[in-house]
Amino acid sequence: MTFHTLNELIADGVRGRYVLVRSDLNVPLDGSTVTDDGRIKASLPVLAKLTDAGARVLVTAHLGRPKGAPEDKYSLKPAATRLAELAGFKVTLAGDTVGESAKELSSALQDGEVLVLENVRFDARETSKDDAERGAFADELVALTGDNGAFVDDAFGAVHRKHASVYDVATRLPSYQGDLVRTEVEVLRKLTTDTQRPYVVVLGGSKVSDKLAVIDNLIGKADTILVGGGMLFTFLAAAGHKVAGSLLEEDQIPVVQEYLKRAADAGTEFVVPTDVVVASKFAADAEHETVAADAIESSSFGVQGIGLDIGPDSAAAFAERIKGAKTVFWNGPMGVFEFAAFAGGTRAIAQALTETDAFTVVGGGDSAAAVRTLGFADDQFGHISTGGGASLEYLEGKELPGLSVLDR
Ligand SMILES: Nc1ncnc2c1ncn2[C@@H]1O[C@H](COP(=O)(O)OP(=O)(O)O)[C@@H](O)[C@H]1O
Ligand SMILES: O=C(OP(=O)(O)O)[C@H](O)COP(=O)(O)O
Repeated sequence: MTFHTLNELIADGVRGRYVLVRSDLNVPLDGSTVTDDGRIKASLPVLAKLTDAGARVLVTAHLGRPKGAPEDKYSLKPAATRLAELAGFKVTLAGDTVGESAKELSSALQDGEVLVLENVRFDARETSKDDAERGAFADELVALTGDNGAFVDDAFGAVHRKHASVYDVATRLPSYQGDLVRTEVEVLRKLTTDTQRPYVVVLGGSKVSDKLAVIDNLIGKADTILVGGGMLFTFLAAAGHKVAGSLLEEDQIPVVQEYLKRAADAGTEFVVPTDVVVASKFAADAEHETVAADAIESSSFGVQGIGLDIGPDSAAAFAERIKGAKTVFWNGPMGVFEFAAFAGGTRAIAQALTETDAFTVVGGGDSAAAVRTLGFADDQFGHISTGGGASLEYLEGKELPGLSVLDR
């Protein structure tokens, strides 16, 4: 695939032109405080280049997974406020995405200024499976750019989504690849074309069905898959164990059973935790204890117990595999690292990544946030990617709609 680059757009001249930029500003929040601004910082260079060149920049982005209607807790306000603090240019947030506020503020935008449109997922058409619905929303976004607009996709973390602001706008405007997307793809391409073995993939997090889908194509590609985070309970259930109140995708149990069968023939080893930290409730101050992974319901909390982290034996077994690897890709925290009592597994994996000789990539908004909030520095890892699901889909060789639509 070849792409038109941001530099080409700037060379064409952007002064006074409206440039629609898709950024990934999906940052973790604690109330209205941004707890990790990595994705905002990663989005800055493209916005700075465009504003320096005199463009009128309209930023589209999502935050979380609202249900297609405005909800205060999913407003981009905290992200836009942080962007304004870091930026050397003027940043305003519209009160809506394509409504009166967006129209009014975009028409008043001056050269070198940025207007962030409210969360694109406040409109159900953004994520619709219906091409016409998404197209109609894309038309409204594009209309804000006047008659000489351009589109830059810089949201690496969302290139695996066939959504209006990622995919459909690119079919309607001259479109360019942002620098963040370009550099992320360059690193991942190296990883797929020259994979040093053993290749260990560590999976966790809470987007269980997304990640289970990705495993399908990693079987046969990865030598070892370490299973932590929310998805581990579906693996335990697939082995016939009870998981009490833990996160479980019951309908995925047969899928996991099929993976386990296929993996044995394909030479991929799954390592599933042997111990789990079980909590009395989902809270920072919950009572908790470590139990064998096949005895979750026998904890003091019985059927109410919730598995919120991998246990120390599992963390040690995972660390051993990581230390013997030549390539490690990690997406998804091992537990609810936001609560100190359940951060042990994630910390142990991060520590092992800093101690291995392997080339290490950490991908995902929350995974990147986890390593930083646990006190690790970016330069202790080979690469920290802004995309988790996007990186995984790239690594499994899937076509990414947000990239292929930009292919010239
Ligand atoms: N056992 C678990 N139960 C519930 N949530 C979990 C569990 N383990 C990890 N998580 C949560 O997963 C979230 C991150 O998941 P995800 O979005 O998939 O990762 P990333 O953003 O790195 O791709 C974190 O907020 C963490 O609290
Ligand atoms: O946070 C993101 O992905 P990630 O958790 O895989 O890193 C991206 O912003 C995409 O979000 P989505 O998975 O809700 O489409």
